[in-house]
Amino acid sequence: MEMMKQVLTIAGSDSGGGAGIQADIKTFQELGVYSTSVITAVTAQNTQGVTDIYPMARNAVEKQLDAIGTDFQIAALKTGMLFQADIIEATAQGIKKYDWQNVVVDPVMIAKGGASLLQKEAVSALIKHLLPLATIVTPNIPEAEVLSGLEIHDSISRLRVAERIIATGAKAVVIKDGHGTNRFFTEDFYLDYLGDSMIIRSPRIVTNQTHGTGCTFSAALTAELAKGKKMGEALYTAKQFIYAALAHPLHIGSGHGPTNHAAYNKAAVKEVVQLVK
Ligand SMILES: Nc1ncnc2c1ncn2[C@@H]1O[C@H](COP(=O)(O)OP(=O)(O)OP(=O)(O)O)[C@@H](O)[C@H]1O
Ligand SMILES: Cc1ncc(CO)c(N)n1
Repeated sequence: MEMMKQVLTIAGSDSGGGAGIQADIKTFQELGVYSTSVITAVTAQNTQGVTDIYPMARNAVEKQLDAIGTDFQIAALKTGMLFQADIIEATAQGIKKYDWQNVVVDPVMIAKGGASLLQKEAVSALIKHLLPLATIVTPNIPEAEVLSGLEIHDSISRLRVAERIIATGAKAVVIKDGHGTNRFFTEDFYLDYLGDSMIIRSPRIVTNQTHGTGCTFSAALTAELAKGKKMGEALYTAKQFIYAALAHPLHIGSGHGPTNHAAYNKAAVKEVVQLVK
């Protein structure tokens, strides 16, 4: 039997279970890959918000990376909440040391309730150390604006922002549209270093059960890349996965509830995503 593909998430713990490491592991399990994890920080968090953050010492992150690197064959990895510059540096060093490929960088900055999950002074470390190692970066609209130093108003400015992000050395970027303004559609915009672009479109679901959408989307993308899927196919599946997770909410907690990670496999999922080249 062929060995199960092994993936890694380097991210923060969400005690509420909807985002961070917990969302990643649930998504990996649903998509049939074996999940390992390096915890960068513990958050005290629920659907209402983040009440505290306990970052790991740099050494603790390095030791976890070495434990993974010396025993597992990592086919793809994602990064999530990294919180501070020294954790970003340790992460970048680990990726280089073990020559890990298929690196999905989710540049997590702010939780839904407004808590900062990345220190301001760590943004430049992210751009300098991690983006050049990225197979793909997956910012939402505000994160893409911070990474590029430009604002997004329309499809032209969005293209400029994507180009700026590619100029950091990332091979590709997908700007996610969860914060977008079109009432009917979400259109995630993809651009790579060869200049190829596409739009990954789905209907917009009216819901406040959106805790962890970004983590779940980037985890699904990571799982598909681990399985050897081409980028377009992997983005398509990731978008179908998050659509199903949003369309079948669990209504857990009293705030921004988690998405339903089991829906993609359990529910009758309509083919709603369109790839537009
Ligand atoms: N209401 C919605 N309906 C359909 N798709 C959505 C909706 N909200 C987000 N998505 C999709 O979910 C994915 C994640 O995008 P989003 O912009 O929400 O990420 P994010 O802001 O990083 O999420 P979070 O910070 O909650 O983890 C994208 O593919 C986006 O298009
Ligand atoms: C731990 C963690 N990572 C990422 C996010 C972003 O959704 C969050 N809320 N919490």
